[in-house]
Amino acid sequence: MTNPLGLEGFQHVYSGKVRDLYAPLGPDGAPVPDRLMLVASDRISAYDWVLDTPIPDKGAVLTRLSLWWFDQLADLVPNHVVSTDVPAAVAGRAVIVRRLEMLKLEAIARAYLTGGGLEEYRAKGSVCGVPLPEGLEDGSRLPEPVFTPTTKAPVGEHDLPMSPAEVEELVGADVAAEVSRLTRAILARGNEIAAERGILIADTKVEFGRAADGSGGLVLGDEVLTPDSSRFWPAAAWQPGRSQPSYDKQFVRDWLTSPESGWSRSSGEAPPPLPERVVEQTRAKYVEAYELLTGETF
Ligand SMILES: C[C@H](c1ccccc1)n1cc(-c2ncnc(N)c2C#N)cn1
Repeated sequence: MTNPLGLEGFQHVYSGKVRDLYAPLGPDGAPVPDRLMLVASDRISAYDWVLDTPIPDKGAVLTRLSLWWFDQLADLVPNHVVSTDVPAAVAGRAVIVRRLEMLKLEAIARAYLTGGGLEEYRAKGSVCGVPLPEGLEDGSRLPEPVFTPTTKAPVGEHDLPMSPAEVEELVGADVAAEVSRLTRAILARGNEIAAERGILIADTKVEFGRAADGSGGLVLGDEVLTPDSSRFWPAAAWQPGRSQPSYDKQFVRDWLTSPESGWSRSSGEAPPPLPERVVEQTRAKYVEAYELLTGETF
């Protein structure tokens, strides 16, 4: 398996759109059984494309934000974080984690109605089998966070909504109930903290696993409550009844859909490189979100 970052002592396991997974190697050259390393890149995705232009420090900012959220949520749920003792090449944007048996579902909760949840609501008056009040619009706040899990689709395919029965069939009734409870509680806690700081978290995707030896309960894996795993909206601009501006990606979206980019979403062609000003504006939004939420300086 190639080692894209040339990390001595690590085996490349998987590359997602914006993050990569590595296995630490032991002195015998074999992967250490119960450890992985998650590496956050500076890559950014928009309109289902991974853009050519990196956003400097995005990986480091989102790693630090996720670590901060794991601490804020530690009373709610244990997590997989072991340490930030990582190679210099990825210092600040990588985390050593416990290797878990990951549940094969995307645990999504929604506090505001938009995107796929809005489409389903408009068709059925419910999302993932949960009836919702009438008259909700794009961006409406939901009475309480709703659990809207999906499958983990193979690369290149779309995740599909799962009904409560399908989740129970996959993981059993007790684990299904706990995943729903925890996912909704994580989003509720996230919004309690974020709303005071001018950010609305419309929805979020988390991943749970269990210890490989089957001991203990659910462990929160992956990243948590970052702008990559969640929709971040500026609270001051919230206006139900229209598409909400993205806290972190609006500069990218606006430029890509402007005549200046020369690009069309319907072209099927890859987006052009971003101008430096859009890169800098976007970097600044990630840093701003981190500093507002954590009270720390990046
Ligand atoms: C999709 C996601 C991913 C994250 C980062 C980069 C690429 C993929 N992923 C996470 C695991 C995983 N497997 C076992 N134990 C764990 N603690 C984790 C975690 N987190 C497998 N895939």
